[in-house]
Amino acid sequence: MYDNHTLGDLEPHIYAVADVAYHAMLQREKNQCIVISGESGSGKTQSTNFLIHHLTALSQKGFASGVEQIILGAGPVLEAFGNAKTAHNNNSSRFGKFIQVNYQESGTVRGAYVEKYLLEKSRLVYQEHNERNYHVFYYLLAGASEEERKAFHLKKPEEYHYLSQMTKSTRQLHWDSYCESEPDCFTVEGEDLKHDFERLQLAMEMVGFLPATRKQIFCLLSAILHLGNIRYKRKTYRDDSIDICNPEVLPVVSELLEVKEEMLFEALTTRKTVTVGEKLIVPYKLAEANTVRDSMAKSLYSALFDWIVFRINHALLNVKDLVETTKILSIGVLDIFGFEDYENNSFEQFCINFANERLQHYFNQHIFKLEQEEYRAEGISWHNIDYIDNTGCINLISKKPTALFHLLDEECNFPQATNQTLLDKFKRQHEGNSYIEFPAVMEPAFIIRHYAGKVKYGVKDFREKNTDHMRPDIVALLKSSKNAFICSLMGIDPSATFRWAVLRAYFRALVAFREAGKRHTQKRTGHDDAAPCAVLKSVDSFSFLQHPVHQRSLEILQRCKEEKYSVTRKSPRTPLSDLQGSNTINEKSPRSPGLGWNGRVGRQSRLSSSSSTTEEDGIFVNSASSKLLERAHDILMRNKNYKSKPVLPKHLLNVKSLKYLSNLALHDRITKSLLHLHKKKKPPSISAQFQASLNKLMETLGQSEPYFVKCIRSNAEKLPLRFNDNLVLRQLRYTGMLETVRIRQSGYNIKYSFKDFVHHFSVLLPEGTSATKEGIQQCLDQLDHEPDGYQVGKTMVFLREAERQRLQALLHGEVLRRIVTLQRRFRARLERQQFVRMREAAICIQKWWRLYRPIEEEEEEEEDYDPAVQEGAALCLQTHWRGYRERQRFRLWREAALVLQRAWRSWLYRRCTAALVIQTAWRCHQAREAYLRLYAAVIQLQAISRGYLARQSLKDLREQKLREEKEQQEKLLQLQNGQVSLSPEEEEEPP
Ligand SMILES: Nc1ncnc2c1ncn2[C@@H]1O[C@H](COP(=O)(O)OP(=O)(O)OP(=O)(O)O)[C@@H](O)[C@H]1O
Repeated sequence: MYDNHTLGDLEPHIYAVADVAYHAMLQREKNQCIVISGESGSGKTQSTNFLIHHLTALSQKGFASGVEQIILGAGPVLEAFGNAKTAHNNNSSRFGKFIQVNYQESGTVRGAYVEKYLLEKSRLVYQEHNERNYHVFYYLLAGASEEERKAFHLKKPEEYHYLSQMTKSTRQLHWDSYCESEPDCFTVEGEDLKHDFERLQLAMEMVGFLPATRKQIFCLLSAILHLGNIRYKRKTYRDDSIDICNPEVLPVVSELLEVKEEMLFEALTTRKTVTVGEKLIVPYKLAEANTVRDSMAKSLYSALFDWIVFRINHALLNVKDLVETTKILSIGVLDIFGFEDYENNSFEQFCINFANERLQHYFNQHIFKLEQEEYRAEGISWHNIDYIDNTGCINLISKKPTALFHLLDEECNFPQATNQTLLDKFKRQHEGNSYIEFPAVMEPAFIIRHYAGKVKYGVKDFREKNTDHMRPDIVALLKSSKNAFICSLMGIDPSATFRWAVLRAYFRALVAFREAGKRHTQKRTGHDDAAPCAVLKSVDSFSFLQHPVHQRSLEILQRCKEEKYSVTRKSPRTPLSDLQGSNTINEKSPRSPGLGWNGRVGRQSRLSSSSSTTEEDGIFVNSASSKLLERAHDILMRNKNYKSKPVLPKHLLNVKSLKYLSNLALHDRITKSLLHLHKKKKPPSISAQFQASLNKLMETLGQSEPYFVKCIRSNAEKLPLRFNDNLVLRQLRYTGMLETVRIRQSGYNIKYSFKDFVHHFSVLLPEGTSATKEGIQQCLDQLDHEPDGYQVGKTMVFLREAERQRLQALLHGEVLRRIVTLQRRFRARLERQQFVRMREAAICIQKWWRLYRPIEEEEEEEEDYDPAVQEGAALCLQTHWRGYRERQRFRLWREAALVLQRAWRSWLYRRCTAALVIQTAWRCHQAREAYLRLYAAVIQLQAISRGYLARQSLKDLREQKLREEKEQQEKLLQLQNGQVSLSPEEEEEPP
């Protein structure tokens, strides 16, 4: 619909925004960002989903590639874990997110990065009336198979304290009687929880969570729910020490978390402190114990959410991001929690509304402040448009040193301080500030005048929520878990955790191999009392088929198969996966969860500590997916041509990528700091970290070209097709939309530097127009335009949108006119050429005709008209004409032949040269070979002759020696016989 139309021509559409941002990014090579804002329930998340879907669709050629599928799959996963039903919205995002889609220069998606902001943790342990906990709990409880229910010890939602607080009579209700109360909103109208669970599993698979990892996650969720069911009681009336009312829950939690039951009991009921070198164990008071339990649950869930975001980011990471330093083009989409004003507002609403204030400020800056300042600086005539500037409110909340956040941090550092002293401090410091009020009645609350209206915040739990740290005893307990997944959640540095995991896996593999070896020898020697099949199975599990590469490819295989079973379903809440059309996998899995590949109940359904330790993070071999592997084996063995490719799957962790991602999320240490209690330095408060992440967000937005999408809630009753005029008008007013429309109408939103203007409209301007104020002013005056449609500043030309469109239309018309003129000239030239050739031919014919005519006339005088003569003349004409055509053809042929000859000769020349080079090289090679052979022969000959000579001389020497010995013996014999006598010299010298 928007093809060949500029934004603004037609009705606004979210796809058009995505389209404009995408093309602007490619044309201007600049990062773009789309900021979506609005009240809770106004449609920000839906718009984000539409945008992301369209942004990925724009870049892909056909079927969604891996990274696009992961981007699309990430939405439902994040929504399941981070969204919940609230009073304003059945699918309210309880965290903020900034999705940055990275592109290659060609415009194809290269990767993405998801940044999350402040998950609302308090929702996990407490929900207001008519609200719900995070969706994933309800999905799990409704969708888990019988096998899984048993393995995870799942109950009904109403049997969990953390899920059953939104009962009708919730405010009067005591925990002891919660089971008898009537639940009123475990399901939302039109919701199919079972189907949602299946879809969640599929989305998790799409983003690379293996079945074993999914199981770990669900197991942890169940542990959190059971943890919430732990109830305390005082041991005696006089004593402060406490006990657990329902100790039967402890073994379940300890089994699910794989920690020792005694340690869990100790951590939940007592505190260990060290005073003057002595370790003290102090029992918790009743209220403290409840806080510790809830804090443990919240921190576990928050760590899990962070881990999920981290793993999604890892799957979305492009290998090139790690090595390349080249600039990436990107489009960021910001979907942050909407402005909130509930009956009871607390610390979370305070942070959320502060984030909205910052975004509104960013919007004001771009639309009003910077714009009007530029007009002033350029010296153009302009009547200022007033807008609601919220700088004062932002300063009140965050400006150092006396802003509310800083006072809150100060009070968190005083052990004696309370929330009441905090409120007193607020009063003392800001009494008289127009942005803050205090209720007349003695109510522990304060009221902030936000840009969107006044909101009353209760100070209850402000300090606790700002420093919501988990106790070191609890951290130590969870770190002692045998389950590597739980340990990894508690790890501060993912790369360090990964290194440990590798080390642990190495030693486990070593031990396993040794054991296998021992059993094998025992078997051979006949002492086979141990179960050999277990060994065989464990050895088998190291087979090449079970490498994650194959697991991944088989998962893809399975998905391709499952595409046939597409299921469409209408729901009032339509998450991303439902909007993906044919490009994404939006299918209902034919196998029920817990079933193996062949439909049989999978072994993996059983929970075992041994399997969980080897299955951590999906890094290592995964015995839980053995059914999948059996199936893999079948498929691969059937395909005889199968060759394993040495390609590693993208989602495999490595230290480099982990470090890269941890650095990216360095500012967001909210969960980590909760666990990081042993360091001397105090971790930053939640508000400080939230401000840091908002500052980083503003920095990112500042480096991009922004687009603003303002969502408007049409009614407060969550009803379709209902339009509440007053509600809509209120939103239009406070978001500054009316002023925005005015500034867009009367402002000059199109700006060109003089140089750019002359370059862009050079076709319309007279030749030699200089890029100066006077030159441009003169040209624009000549162009006969509306005088208030444009203004020429000191360095820039300012145009209204209507004026730009008029100029653009003129430019378009002029360019078209010139194109037509050029076409006309070319056509005339071609026609003329043809005409000249024809005329030459005619002249030639005439010449020959005239030569022929006198002869004919002479003959005519001699004899009367003869048809044979006419025929001869025609033949003559034809002959000449053919001759002329043949000559033309001959010329063409000759030229072609010449070109061919030239090419042939050059080819021959090149071939000859190549042959000569080869011959020379070959001869050189042969000569060298011959020389080497000769040289070797000479050396051999020399060696032989030297050997011969040496042997000869040795022989001579030996013969001479023998001769001498013989002579001596003969002489001796003669001497003995007296045949000879010794000479006087010989007598002196004995022989
Ligand atoms: N374009 C749309 N078409 C149909 N329904 C929509 C659309 N946008 C929003 N809705 C309806 O409004 C509900 C609220 O939308 P959404 O969850 O996007 O609000 P939100 O602004 O993100 O709220 P929050 O800030 O609480 O997360 C959706 O569940 C859906 O029912």
